[in-house]
Amino acid sequence: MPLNKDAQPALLVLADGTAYRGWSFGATGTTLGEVVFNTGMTGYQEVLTDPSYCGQIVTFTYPELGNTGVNLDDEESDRPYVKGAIARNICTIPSNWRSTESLPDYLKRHNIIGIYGIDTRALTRKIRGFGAMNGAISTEILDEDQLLEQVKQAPNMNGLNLVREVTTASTYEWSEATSEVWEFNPKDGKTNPPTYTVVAIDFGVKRNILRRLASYGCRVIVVPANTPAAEILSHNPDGIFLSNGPGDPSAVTEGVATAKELIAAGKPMFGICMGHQILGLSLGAQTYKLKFGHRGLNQPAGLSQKVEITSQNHGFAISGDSLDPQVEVTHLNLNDKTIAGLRHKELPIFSVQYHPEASPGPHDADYLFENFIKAMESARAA
Ligand SMILES: NC(=O)CC[C@H](N)C(=O)O
Repeated sequence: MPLNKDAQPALLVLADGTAYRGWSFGATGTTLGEVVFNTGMTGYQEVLTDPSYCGQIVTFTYPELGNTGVNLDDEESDRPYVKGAIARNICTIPSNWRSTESLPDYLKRHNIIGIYGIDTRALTRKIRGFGAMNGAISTEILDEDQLLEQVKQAPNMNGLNLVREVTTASTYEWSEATSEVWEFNPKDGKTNPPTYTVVAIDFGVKRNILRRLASYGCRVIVVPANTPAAEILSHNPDGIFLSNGPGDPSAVTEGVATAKELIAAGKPMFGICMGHQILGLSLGAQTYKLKFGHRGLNQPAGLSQKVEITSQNHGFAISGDSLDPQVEVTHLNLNDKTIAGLRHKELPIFSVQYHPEASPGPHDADYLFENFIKAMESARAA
């Protein structure tokens, strides 16, 4: 029996024809996307609102979603960007002092379809075995063959530029730092007025990245992804930040071209996830699609001796074969030895495939923001 009063029978079909039946939560209708899985035990609201998940239907392996409801502070952007949510079970009566709404009501309000009652362990094993594939959730097409026909209409993630769907329409300034109650590193900059000007190129930026930059004493100017290099440099930034974002990085040709021009300007540059891939591409590397990607909060990254436990969410990676000799690998994902961090040997440019801003996830890698500040400090002194 369904838990929520407005649940409807729902069907999930994958591109290989596998079908799973459950109940709906949130909106009803039909939705298509790439089905991926996230293994985090917390942070469903941050995942749902991370623009990097645009175009994807996310399977949550944590067995029950919605226990702490949703709240205004945990939004990583202006709305949820996932194409759908898949859960083993849901909670309809949240219990948390910060909660302002239940997860099913929130998803319904934002017109996002969820399905629960699914054997998410079997589904995850399926995706691990075959790789991430397209799928559909529907409450209106309950015939498996008919829904499979719809799945064939879903775009292929390979070669897909989704940045245009999520980037800011116009330039804005961000000044909000991590709030005092949540600040875990009290020795952060918190200089007022801010010490450094950073231009952040928005490929689908998460708010907590902007907060961490502000906490470290940066005045952040967020610009649309297609902003020309000359306009970015006209803000006279101390450093340039390249954000996370959805889709295939190799399709974001305008971003790669801009990054190339910015590299030539010699300013400190820092990239996270999509930003890391775009920096890599602009330094001559190539990217490729991983079988099922890394999405979770306990991905180990490092080279030797020191390991960081990191928050990750990506389906593409930089290929080691194609790296410019000027660039060195600073981190590997220690589960599968894929490249997780890069640094230019001569220029103040570095990037990571993971999420040092957490939200959700561990804070092991927060020092990278400090490294960016140090790079800007040295560039000013020079
Ligand atoms: N979080 C991100 O920035 C993801 C980058 C890219 N869309 C990928 O899937 O690899």
